[in-house]
Amino acid sequence: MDNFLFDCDGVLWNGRGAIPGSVDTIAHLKRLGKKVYYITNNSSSSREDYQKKCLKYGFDAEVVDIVCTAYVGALYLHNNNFKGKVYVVGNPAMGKELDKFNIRHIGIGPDEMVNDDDNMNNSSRVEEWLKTQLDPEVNCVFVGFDAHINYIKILKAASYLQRENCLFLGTNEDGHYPTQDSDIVIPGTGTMVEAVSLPSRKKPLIIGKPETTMFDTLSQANNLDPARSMMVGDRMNTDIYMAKRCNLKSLLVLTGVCTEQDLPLNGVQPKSFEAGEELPDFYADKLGIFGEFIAGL
Ligand SMILES: O=C(O)COP(=O)(O)O
Ligand SMILES: [Mg+2]
Repeated sequence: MDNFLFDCDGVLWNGRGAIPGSVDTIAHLKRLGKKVYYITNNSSSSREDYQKKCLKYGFDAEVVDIVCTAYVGALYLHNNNFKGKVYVVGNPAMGKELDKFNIRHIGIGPDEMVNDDDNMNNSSRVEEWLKTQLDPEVNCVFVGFDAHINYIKILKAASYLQRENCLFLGTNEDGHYPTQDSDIVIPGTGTMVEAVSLPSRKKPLIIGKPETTMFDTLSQANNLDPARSMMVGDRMNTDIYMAKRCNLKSLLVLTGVCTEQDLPLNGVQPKSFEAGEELPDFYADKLGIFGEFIAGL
């Protein structure tokens, strides 16, 4: 293998910092002259912010080695000569990437109903909702991770999507973030995308894994040979599924979303298969143990 593409959340880091063994593994691969790339569905940071995060955790990374959905989504619109205005259900990183391509956008940040209080009955609420002001120029809805997601944002996004030729982009459909040693579930961006898709009755173009766009972006920029490239991920229905679609070798690590119970080992059927899961070529408990093993591939 010449090229190693690393997923980030659940492989290199989690909510508590770098995952033990991951920094050593990347350093080991680099010492051996291997190419290392970072490919994340997480839309809450720009490429530059991810580079800062990598360096802070001890991963040697250049901006050009990183693809993230906020960047690739903006790149997609730029490459398709998008003209118009984007309604973003997302976060400031998506705005930063759109700004780089001079693509106009609205919607980032909190948004509340103008007149809303809990003793309004539903018919008076509907009257208020029907007064919602929409921007006449919007012809694209771009949905990513949005901690301010609420009813009015979903209403506006679904309304814009009724317009003829209004584009619907979603960064990714991951359902939840990896929180292995916690009883808290952190809803993933799939939550926001589905919340808009359902009332709008439209299906989004997904930028992130398992779609091949992010690999294609890296591959074109770095002339990657899929036969000599390996994807390392923690989610079978995104990381591993994309690897299969791109004819990459794949390694699943069990430090994120997937655990051993998700694998059909010793003839035992997995506990819960999420839609679109693909089995990896290899799996490992975590990166650190297999630093030597991976380098030998
Ligand atoms: O943002 C997510 O849900 C997952 O991000 P990842 O692709 O780095 O694992
Ligand atoms: Mg992950």
